[in-house]
Amino acid sequence: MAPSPQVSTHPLLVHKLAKLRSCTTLPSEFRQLVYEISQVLFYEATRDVPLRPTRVVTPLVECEGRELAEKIGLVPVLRAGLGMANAMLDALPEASVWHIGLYRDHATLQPVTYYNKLPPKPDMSMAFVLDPMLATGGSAVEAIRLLKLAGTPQIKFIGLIAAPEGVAALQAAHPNVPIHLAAIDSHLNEIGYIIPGLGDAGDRQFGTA
Ligand SMILES: O=P(O)(O)OC[C@H]1O[C@H](OP(=O)(O)OP(=O)(O)O)[C@H](O)[C@@H]1O
Ligand SMILES: O=c1cc[nH]c(=O)[nH]1
Ligand SMILES: [Mg+2]
Repeated sequence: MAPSPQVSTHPLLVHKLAKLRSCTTLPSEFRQLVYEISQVLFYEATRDVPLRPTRVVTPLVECEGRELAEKIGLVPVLRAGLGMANAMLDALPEASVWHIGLYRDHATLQPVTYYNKLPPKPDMSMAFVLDPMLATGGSAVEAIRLLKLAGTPQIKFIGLIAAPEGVAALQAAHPNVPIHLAAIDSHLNEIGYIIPGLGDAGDRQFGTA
C-alpha cells in the first residue's frame, strides 16, 4: 500500500499558503510565495536523503564532514513547475534539472506531452517531480511514467495543493512514489479545478490569465 502523503504543517508555510490562494495576490508576489513554500517543502522532502563521509579542510584543521550520497535531479512539469524548480535549485545548486512539458487538455483533462528530452539514462539517482497542482493526477502520473521509463531509480513528487482525487490516482499508479504537499483540498469541480485551490497555477505565476 502507498504511504500517506506528507502534508506540511509548518505555521509559516500555512500562513504563506493563504496568501498564495488569494485572488488579490499579483503574479510577482505569487511567484515569490511559490518560491518560499517550495523551498520549505524541498527541505522536508529531502529529510531522509542519505549522507556519506567526506574530508574537509577548514582554515584551521582537516576534519570529517558529510555530503549527500545521492545525485539529485529536479523535474519541473512545464509550465507551472518552473517556479518550484528555481527555489530548489537555489537550495541545492548542484542538482540537475530535467524539464518535462505537459499540459492538460481542457476538454478531456488528459495530459498531452509536448517536451521530453530525457536521455535513456538521466544522470540522477533520486528525482523530485515538481508541479504545484495535483488535480486529477493525470499529469503527475504521466511525468512519473516517463521518468520510470528512463530508468530513474528513486522518485518523489512535490506539489503545493492537491485534490483527494489526484492523490488517489497518483498513489494507485505509482505506489512507491512518496508525495509531499502543502495542502490537500476538498474536491475537484466539474471542470477539473481544485476547490478551494488557487486557480490556474501557471497563469497566476506568469500573468497569462
Ligand atoms: O492533475 P491534472 O488534472 O493533470 O492537472 C494538473 C496540471 O494542470 C496544470 O497544468 P496546465 O495544464 O494548466 O499547464 P500549464 O502549467 O502550462 O499552465 C498543473 O500545473 C498540472 O500540470
Ligand atoms: O486547480 C487547478 C487544476 C489544474 N491546474 C491548475 O493550475 N489548477
Ligand atoms: Mg495552467
